Amino acid sequence: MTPRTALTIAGSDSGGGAGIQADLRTFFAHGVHGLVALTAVTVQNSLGVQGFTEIPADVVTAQIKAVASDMGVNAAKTGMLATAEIIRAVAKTLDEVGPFPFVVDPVAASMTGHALLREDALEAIRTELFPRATLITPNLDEVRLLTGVSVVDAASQRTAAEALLEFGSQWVLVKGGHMQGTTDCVDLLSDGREFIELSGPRYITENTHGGGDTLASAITASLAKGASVPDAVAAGKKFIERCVAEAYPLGAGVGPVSPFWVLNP
Ligand SMILES: Nc1ncnc2c1ncn2[C@@H]1O[C@H](COP(=O)(O)OP(=O)(O)O)[C@@H](O)[C@H]1O
Ligand SMILES: Cc1ncc(COP(=O)(O)OP(=O)(O)O)c(N)n1
Repeated sequence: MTPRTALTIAGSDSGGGAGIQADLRTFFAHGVHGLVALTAVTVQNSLGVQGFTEIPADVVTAQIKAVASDMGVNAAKTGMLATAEIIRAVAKTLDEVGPFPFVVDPVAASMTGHALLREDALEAIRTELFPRATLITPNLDEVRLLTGVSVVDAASQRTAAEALLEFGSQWVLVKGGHMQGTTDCVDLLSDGREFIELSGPRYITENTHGGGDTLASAITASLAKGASVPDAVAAGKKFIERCVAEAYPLGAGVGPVSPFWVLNP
């Protein structure tokens, strides 16, 4: 039987733990066929990002059109988008090939603090992509860059969700992985009417590389299979929890979260 398809519009991680590599293995783990529009090639390993080269915007557009016109897209997500020009091209192209559920992970920097976006690009994500998004999935650093809100507790997490929804997405997931001093990891999902706290144990590990990408692609895979946003996010949270619990060291720095548990569930 032909599987459902999910498209990732994102950068390559030479270390294999984040970016399109994380997305494709997560799609595979969900039984979904992964399609790719590559936006940038990063040079990175467990110690950080040494640099990146972006793909020309017209080539990003051509990749999306090629797979959408021939294979069909059941859901899509964005990760690293690199430049405002690529972001504008993605927005325009999705208008032409959509509609389908669309998840925006507003990747601004790696966890080691290296920029993955050129300077003017975050504003383009906010104005061009958020209004088109079914769901946006910022981490706490991205929340601060986008809204100025510092999330330190449940009340400020809710304030941040409300501020982010003003930019026009249908749903927002404010991820709580970087919240300080909590024994649980609580992500807050909202459409402005419902506020749903997704709580799970915080595992003690240094190895969380690729966590945001893995969560967003797990959600996208479930949306591609027809799940509602709350069901897709709840399933994604369970999936990433197990990936963090089984994360492994690789290299001298931060190791990747692990989807290998799906081979022995
Ligand atoms: N130590 C941890 N234990 C369990 N879950 C975690 C841990 N760190 C992050 N998560 C979960 O992983 C997902 C990614 O979160 P986060 O780290 O906030 O985003 P990002 O990887 O984009 O910085 C969220 O669902 C978060 O709750
Ligand atoms: C090519 C590429 N895309 C995205 C990221 C960031 O991934 P993320 O899941 O947020 O993981 P960390 O950077 O927090 O480990 C990346 N590093 N490279």
